[in-house]
Amino acid sequence: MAQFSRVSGSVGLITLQNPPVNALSAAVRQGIVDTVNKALQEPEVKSVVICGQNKVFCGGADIKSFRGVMTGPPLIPMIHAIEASTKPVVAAIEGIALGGGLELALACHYRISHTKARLGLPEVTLGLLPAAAGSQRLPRLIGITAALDLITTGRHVTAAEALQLGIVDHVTDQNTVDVALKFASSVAGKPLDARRISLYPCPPSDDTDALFEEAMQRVRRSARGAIAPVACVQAVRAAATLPYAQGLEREKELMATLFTSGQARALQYSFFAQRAVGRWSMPSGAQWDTVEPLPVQKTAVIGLGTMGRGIVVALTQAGFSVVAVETHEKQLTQAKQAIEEMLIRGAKRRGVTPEHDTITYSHSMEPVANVDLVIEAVFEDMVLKEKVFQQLSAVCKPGTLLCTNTSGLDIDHLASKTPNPELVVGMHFFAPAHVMKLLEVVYGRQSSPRAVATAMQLGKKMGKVSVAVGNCLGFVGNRMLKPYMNQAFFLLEEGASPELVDQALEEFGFIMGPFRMSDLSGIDVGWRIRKEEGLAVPDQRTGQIPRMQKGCRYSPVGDLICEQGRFGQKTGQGWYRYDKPGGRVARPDPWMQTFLNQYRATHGLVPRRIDPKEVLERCLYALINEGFQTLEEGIAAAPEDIDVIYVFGYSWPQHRGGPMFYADMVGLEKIMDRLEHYHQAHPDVPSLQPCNLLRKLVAIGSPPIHKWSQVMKTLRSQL
Ligand SMILES: CCC[C@H](O)CC(=O)SCCNC(=O)CCNC(=O)[C@H](O)C(C)(C)COP(=O)([O-])OP(=O)([O-])OC[C@H]1O[C@@H](n2cnc3c(N)ncnc32)[C@H](O)[C@@H]1OP(=O)([O-])[O-]
Repeated sequence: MAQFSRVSGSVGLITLQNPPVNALSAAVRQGIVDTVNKALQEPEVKSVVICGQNKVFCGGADIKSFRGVMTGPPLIPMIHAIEASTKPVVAAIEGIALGGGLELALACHYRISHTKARLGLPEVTLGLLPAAAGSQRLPRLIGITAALDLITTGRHVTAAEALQLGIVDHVTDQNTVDVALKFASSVAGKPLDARRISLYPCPPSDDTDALFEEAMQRVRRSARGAIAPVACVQAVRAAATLPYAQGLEREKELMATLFTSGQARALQYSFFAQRAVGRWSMPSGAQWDTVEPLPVQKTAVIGLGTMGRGIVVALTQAGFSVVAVETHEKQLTQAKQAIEEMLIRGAKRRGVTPEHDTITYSHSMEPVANVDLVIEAVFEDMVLKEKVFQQLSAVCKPGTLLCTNTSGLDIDHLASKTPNPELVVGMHFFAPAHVMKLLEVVYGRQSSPRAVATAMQLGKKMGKVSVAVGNCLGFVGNRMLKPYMNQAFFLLEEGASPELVDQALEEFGFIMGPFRMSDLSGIDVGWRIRKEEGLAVPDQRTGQIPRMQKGCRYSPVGDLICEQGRFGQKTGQGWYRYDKPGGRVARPDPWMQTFLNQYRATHGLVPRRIDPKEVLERCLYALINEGFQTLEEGIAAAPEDIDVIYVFGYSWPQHRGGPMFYADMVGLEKIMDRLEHYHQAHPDVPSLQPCNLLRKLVAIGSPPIHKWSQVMKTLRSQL
């Protein structure tokens, strides 16, 4: 809806009303059409201001409505009518002007913004382009290079940057609507042609072809197969090379292709999934809207290795005071320096002053006594963590929340070592912890809902996408990674090379395939865990690590290359070779080919040609199957939880939604058939056997992803 009122006799004020972000729903568009007509028809009205209710200008088109049939007046004619208005129209921008919201503002003759407002054309992040003439107007207003940057990245700009770029005419820290009303009065009756952006020529550039060629290459490099950024470049190119009306036609054509693409569906699903994970629930029925988080101001981080340092930075940047504890003096000094540097770099990037004063460094636990929440981030070793938890239990004030940063250790076990297991939760950060957006909040059997609510809120304040998950080996993310990695190892045994496997998965859209990723994170990490689990241990009789363990196929290739001291990038050799230890550029290593040939010969394995399709199916479907298993067990509460974890923690391409969304797109029946096919060929790999939930979903006709929760409820109630 939109409300019309007349202010000071001669200014028509149109207020968009659709909380929370005044999205341009059919009713809002109708409201704008009606109120603009009214303003034009009323002779007393000499100029117009458009603003949004509750100090929010407009969040753009109503994304929810994209799923259904479009009703109401279309956006483009509405926007053109505003620009064509004979009375000046001023946009009073508070809060946000995003997507269609900014396009609406660009149709106005003047734009006045509050200092705290953010503006942008983020359509690309939803698999779309600014198709209400934004791709044609913005380059005309601010030039091709700046428009390309904004439209292809979708980044939001501050009011100050918007002013500098020329997107807004004036910035104020006063009441924006009042300033706009006054301004609108002052421009009543002035000629408007020079204010109509669609009439502007696109500012020329020295070499348009080269500029677009370079932009296209840059976009293709970072898009990982996403089509919207490419279409955005094409649309801006149309603005630069065609008359406005033809450019608009091109924008429409490109949008039509994007709008119906699976990628747009996936990205819009991902947008809502990110918000859905905030509405967490626990098997007990406790959930986000019924539980009050504990108040947290003072925090502590124990252990200042790579993870601990990142966590200190993230907490400090979020405004918490932090006691940073490291028992080794030398490590403490190094950590202090590294943290200060990270804070300075971060502050520079964000254009603020670094916050060092809120950190207290200590080599003893004493200053932890009065904090509200502790995050233990010592080495991934249960005995060590137990010791730290016992110390914390002795030193912390009653009611302190104890969190452990672990990528998979048993939260219940650790909680059992404290007198208050209800105050223990897992917090699985991803490295680097101050950069990566994902946080798995892991509740144990006894974790209280308040403890979970507090950890989830803390994550939110740290700018993380936090997902609450149940406790099991590897939680959700790493647990699903295991069958994926196993398939990658098995494929090597059967004839693939690390390059072949990586390439197939990188072409799918992962930033790195499993072997390049393993070289980066250190192959020895998994090796140590497997040794602790008793897997990477030679049989006393044969001297070889068995290829069958606990009745399942096991591949020791990763263990064997670690035995050669090849730990990945840090040693300069791993699945690939690097020019030096710490080198970044992975090159195929002939040594690996020889090693794999010998390995296969030793075990009587006849190599065969493996095609990328098999790589994708085996790695991804095994991972998806494990995802269904976590849903079945209630470790993940909903498919959105898994998808958000994979997109934000494991570089699953966002334009493919996430593993569970992808399964829905591929078709559950196909996934099940292919898993059965591979399981028949590899009966010693149980993770290829379709799990119950997947079978059940297929049996009832493969309902779409938003209906799975209902099936899961029924399935759980039958158990
Ligand atoms: C021809 C068309 C061309 C046009 O160019 C296309 C577009 O404009 S494409 C659009 C281009 N625009 C964009 O891409 C902007 C997308 N939006 C955002 O980036 C953030 O929501 C925003 C920054 C606005 C607020 O962040 P925040 O303060 O952290 O708050 P929050 O994020 O939690 O959101 C609160 C609630 O509002 C909901 N909702 C929000 N926006 C929309 C929407 N447009 N629609 C519907 N709903 C929307 C959101 O789902 C959530 O609902 P719930 O049920 O409570 O979970």
